[in-house]
Amino acid sequence: MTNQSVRVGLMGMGTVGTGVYRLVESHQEDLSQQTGMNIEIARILVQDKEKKRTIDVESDLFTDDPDSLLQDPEIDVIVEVMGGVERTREHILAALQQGKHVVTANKDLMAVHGGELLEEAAKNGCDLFYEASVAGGIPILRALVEGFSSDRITKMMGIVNGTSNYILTKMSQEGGNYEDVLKEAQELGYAEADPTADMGGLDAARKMSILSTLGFHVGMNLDEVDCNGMENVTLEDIEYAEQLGYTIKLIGIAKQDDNLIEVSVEPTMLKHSHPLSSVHGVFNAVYVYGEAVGETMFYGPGAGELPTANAVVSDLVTVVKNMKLGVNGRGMVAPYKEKKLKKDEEIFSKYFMRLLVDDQSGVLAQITQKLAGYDVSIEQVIQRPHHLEHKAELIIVTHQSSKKGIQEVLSELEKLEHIEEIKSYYRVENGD
Ligand SMILES: NC(=O)C1=CN([C@@H]2O[C@H](COP(=O)(O)OP(=O)(O)OC[C@H]3O[C@@H](n4cnc5c(N)ncnc54)[C@H](OP(=O)(O)O)[C@@H]3O)[C@@H](O)[C@H]2O)C=CC1
Ligand SMILES: N[C@@H](CC=O)C(=O)O
Repeated sequence: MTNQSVRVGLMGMGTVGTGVYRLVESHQEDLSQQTGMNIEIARILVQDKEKKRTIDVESDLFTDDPDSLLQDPEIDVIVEVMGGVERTREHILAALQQGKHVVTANKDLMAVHGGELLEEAAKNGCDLFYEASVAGGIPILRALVEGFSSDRITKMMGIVNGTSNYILTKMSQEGGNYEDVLKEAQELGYAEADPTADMGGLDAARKMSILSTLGFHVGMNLDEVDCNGMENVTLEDIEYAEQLGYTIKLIGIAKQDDNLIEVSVEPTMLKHSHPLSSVHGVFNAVYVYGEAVGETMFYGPGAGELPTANAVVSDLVTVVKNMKLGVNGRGMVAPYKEKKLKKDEEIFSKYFMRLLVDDQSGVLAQITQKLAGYDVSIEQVIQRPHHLEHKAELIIVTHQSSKKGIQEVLSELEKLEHIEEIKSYYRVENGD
């Protein structure tokens, strides 16, 4: 008996689409053994049909007309790897309304319209999977939804953007120049079409919002993620951090204490002993703490052609297995918990600050007194001479302090007569 075919409409043939095509073609035999069906890429949507591709694909497969995939009754599954938000949302809604299953790598879309699209999928008995949207090749979404279904997650911490981690790694290990390293990351296919989303933390914020929705069972909105990028991290900060035993990483943190949630993305100083501090280059890692299981960590490549394609094609395999069993669109659980967000006075961390001050006695006492007014106390302080005459640099690491207290204290310090400049400040995580 010959296997039935599943026909796939591939939207996009860039970095990820090329990987998807390669895997489906080269693993055809394995995929059909696992699913009992032949997976056939029946049509490919691109912008420019004449563009030279890096692999040989029959030219007849290419189209620039989305309807030739969306309206074709013979196409069973849409794999969306073209990016974009509003127009892509419409395409995916149209696909689901036609009863087509959808696999997407698009976190920009899922972070904003995920709730609506998943509802539409359920309404039409369709699968909508998006494993590749968070941490590229790491199967973290399936782990959260299935592997942690009986646990209660209280903390997730992650390096979830490969491009920014690649840049920070090159800066700290080789002293690389920011612009040159970004260009390299773009050439390697890691960066977004608009790389400001990678540098500015927005890409990581989208992923943290997806992780929080699935991990905490609440409908997390993207604008509820407090987001700061890594564009202002300097080689000087990296060197200071190293001297104090820290590494600077762009970290997403999602915590749930007593049903109160905080989610943020920001450049953070991690103690060298912290497991995330040794995640380098394009690698990502997501640390998940479950009340029952305790500490776990998921590690792997966060971007790039084949790692991301592996996540996409694995979703496709699940869709096809579900088709074979006739169970598509079942088993997806919508957020069911009430969401309560922490206020800034309820969010606690240690902080690092680097200040340029007048080099005279009494400055530190003045600063210590100001900090005490906001319940911020000093754990460690280092004073270094500065090349400017009569100036010094003060490096301060605080004890656990509220985010509100730190924000207020920073704006007060700016006003002090003997403080020339607040050079930088970072959240500090020791892993304790
Ligand atoms: N790159 C990565 O490592 C990862 C990417 N992702 C996500 O995967 C998706 C794809 O990323 P990536 O492969 O890097 O993107 P690319 O820019 O490399 O490729 C985009 C593809 O989509 C096509 N395309 C774009 N817009 C349109 C349009 N309006 N109509 C028709 N075709 C269009 C392009 O056509 P043409 O070739 O003719 O220009 C191209 O083939 C994005 O959502 C991204 O965020 C997720 C995880 C990792
Ligand atoms: N630009 C993203 C790609 C994967 O999501 C990244 O660098 O992580």
